[in-house]
Amino acid sequence: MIEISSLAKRFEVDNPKKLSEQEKKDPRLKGRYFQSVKDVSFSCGHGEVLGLLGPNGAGKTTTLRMLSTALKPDSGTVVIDGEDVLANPIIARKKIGFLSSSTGLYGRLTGRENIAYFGELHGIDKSTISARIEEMADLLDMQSFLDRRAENFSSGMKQKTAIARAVIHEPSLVVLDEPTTGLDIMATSTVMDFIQRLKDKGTPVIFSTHHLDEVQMLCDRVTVINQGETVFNDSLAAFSALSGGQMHKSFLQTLKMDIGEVGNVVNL
Ligand SMILES: Nc1ncnc2c1ncn2[C@@H]1O[C@H](COP(=O)(O)OP(=O)(O)OP(=O)(O)O)[C@@H](O)[C@H]1O
Repeated sequence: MIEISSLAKRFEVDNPKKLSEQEKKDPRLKGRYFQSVKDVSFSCGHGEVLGLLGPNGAGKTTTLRMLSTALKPDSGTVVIDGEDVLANPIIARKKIGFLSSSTGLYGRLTGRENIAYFGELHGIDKSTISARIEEMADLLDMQSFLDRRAENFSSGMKQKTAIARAVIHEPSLVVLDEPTTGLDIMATSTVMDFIQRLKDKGTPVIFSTHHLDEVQMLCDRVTVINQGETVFNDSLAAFSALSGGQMHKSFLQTLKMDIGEVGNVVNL
C-alpha cells in the first residue's frame, strides 16, 4: 500500500530563455521558479494497478521520481506499508522497483549482467539472482538476447532489461514511468502481461502512460495530473463513467477540455 499526500516540487529556472513557449505561458512559472508539482495526492493498495495520466509536462515524471526517492519533494508525504519514504529513503528503496524514463543500461555488459549487477547491489545471493533472471527472461521474452551486450539492443530489448532489473529484488511496490513508450505491439503486449502478473501476485503497480487502452485493460485506479495538480483520483469505473465509457472523453473532461481543443495531449 502506498499513500501519497500533497506532494510539491519546484525547480529553479537557470535560463528562462531555454523554457518552451508552453512553459513560458504556464501559470506554474513564478519568477525564477517553475512549480512542476503543486499538489499531488493518490493511493494504491494491494493488488491494484494505478494509471497516472496527464498532458505532456503535467508533472507525472517529477511525481514518480519523488515517490521512488530519486528526487526530494519540497513538501508532502509518501508512505509505503506504513513506512515514511522521505524519512527512511534506504528502507523505502528496497521496497520500491522503479523504471525511469531513461533505461541507463551499461552497454558493455550483457542484459543478464545488467540485471545481475542490480541484484548484487540489493544483496541478493547469486543462485537466487540466476533463478529470478531465468523466470523474468521467460515472462518478458528475453531469452534470445539476454546474453548479448546491451549496447546494440533495440528499444524493446532495453526496456525489457530495465524492467527486469527494476524488479530483481521483488519489491513490494512497482513504479514504471511510461513503460511502453517506443515499444512495438508485441513488446507492449509482453510488458502489459508482465504488469498483470505483478498485479495477480498482489504487488501494487503505478505506471504513467499516454495510452488509454492500457489504462482500460489493466488499471483499477486512475489519477490525472494537470499543471502539477491532481484533477482526478478514483476508480477506473468512475473515470469511465465520466463520459459513458469513452475513455478519451473522460480524460478530456478531467482537463476541462473539449474534443476540439485536443492537441498532442493524448494518443486516442
Ligand atoms: N530538473 C528540472 N528543472 C527544471 N524544470 C523541470 C525539471 N524537471 C522537470 N521540469 C519541468 O517540470 C514540468 C513537468 O515535467 P515532467 O517531466 O514531470 O512532466 P510529465 O508529466 O512527465 O511530461 P511528459 O508526459 O511529457 O513526460 C515540465 O515543464 C518540465 O520541463
